[in-house]
Order: sequence, then structure tokens, then C-alpha cells
Amino acid sequence: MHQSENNLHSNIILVGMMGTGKTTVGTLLADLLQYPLVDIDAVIAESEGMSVQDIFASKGELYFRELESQTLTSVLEQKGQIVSTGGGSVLRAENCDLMIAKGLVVCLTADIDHIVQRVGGDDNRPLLAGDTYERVSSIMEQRKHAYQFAHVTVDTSLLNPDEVASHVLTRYRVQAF
Ligand SMILES: Nc1ncnc2c1ncn2[C@@H]1O[C@H](COP(=O)(O)OP(=O)(O)O)[C@@H](O)[C@H]1O
Ligand SMILES: O=C(O)C1=C[C@@H](OP(=O)(O)O)[C@@H](O)[C@H](O)C1
Ligand SMILES: [Mg+2]
Repeated sequence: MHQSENNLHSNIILVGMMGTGKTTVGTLLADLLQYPLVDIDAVIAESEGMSVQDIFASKGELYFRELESQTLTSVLEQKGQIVSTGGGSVLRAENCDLMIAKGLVVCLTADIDHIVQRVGGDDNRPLLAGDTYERVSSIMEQRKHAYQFAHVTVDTSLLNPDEVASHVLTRYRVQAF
């Protein structure tokens, strides 16, 4: 089979910092390609019967990270999906290795001011509790190399979600990976 035909059945896996638009753009891509959308956070929340925020509060981050790795592993057994990950899914090298092997990994980025603008006032992200600017800035610094493994990076700062989805789709159609 020609490489590009083969690629068209691969997963698109969105990674990136909180607030870069993985969940939003994933929904748009799923609609454009008529692929199922799998948002890893939503799958975990559904299976645990509680929000990500409540899982962190009642069972802790390590418990969440274990579920995140397990969910990613089982979801990526399938092809032809849009997979929106949580921003911390890249913290384990084995998750990154798996994602690279199972689809086109697209990292969404945005500058700090845009991220703070997008997530400020939203209390569903436990790691951002407190001073949002300080929290985002510190996590971005901790993870500054963690997203570099992606095949493609799209800076969303000055794009609306439709424009981001369109960029990703173009890369998906042309990228040899
Ligand atoms: N390109 C964009 N421009 C402006 N706002 C955006 C963009 N992408 C996402 N948003 C908004 O930012 C917030 C966080 O988006 P979300 O998709 O939940 O990000 P993530 O899943 O990466 O944390 C939402 O309110 C969403 O509407
Ligand atoms: O970056 C992170 O560590 C997290 C990102 C969140 O998802 P989004 O990136 O979709 O906000 C969610 O998985 C959890 O709050 C932890
Ligand atoms: Mg999300």
C-alpha cells in the first residue's frame, strides 16, 4: 500500500499543555474526518464515575497517571481515531513511545498569556489551582522538553480552533511518518 493511503487510517493523537485546545480541536477533527473522538480524560472520568478534578482530590495524581497510561494503551489498540490526551500524558516515556508508534502525534502549543486567558477561571484543572499565571508558567518550564517528541507542532496562539483543525488535517494528509 502507498504510504499516504496507509497514513489515512492512522490515529491523530493530540498532545500539549493544558489550554492549547486538544479537546476542542479533537472534536472538530473528528467531525471533519468522521473518525471517532476519544478524549482520554473523558474516558477516565466516565470509567471512574467522577471528574478528573475529583479523582485528583480523592485518589491522588499517581492514581490518575496509572489510569491515564492504561487508558492510552487500550485506546491505541484501535486505528482511525482522534485521540485528545491530557497535557500530562507525556510525563511517562512509555506513553510517548506508544503514541509515536500508533499515530501522527500533533503537539498544540500556545504562549503563556493565551493559555492563561483560556483556562483562567476554569476550576476543572487541579494542577492549576491557585495563581493561574504562576502555575502555568511553572508547569510549562517543567515540561519544556516533554512535547518535543511529537511529529508536528502547531502554535495555536493566533489561530481559532477551526484554523488549528485545518492545519492539523493538512499535515495529516501530507505527512510521511
Ligand atoms: N485556538 C483557540 N483559540 C481560542 N480559544 C481556544 C482555542 N482552543 C481552545 N480554546 C478554548 O480554550 C479552552 C481550553 O480548551 P481545551 O480544548 O479544553 O484545551 P485542552 O484540552 O488542551 O486543555 C476552552 O474554553 C476552549 O474553548
Ligand atoms: O497537564 C496535565 O497534567 C493535566 C491536563 C488535563 O487535561 P487537559 O490538558 O486536556 O487540560 C488533565 O488530564 C489533568 O487535569 C492533568
Ligand atoms: Mg482536554
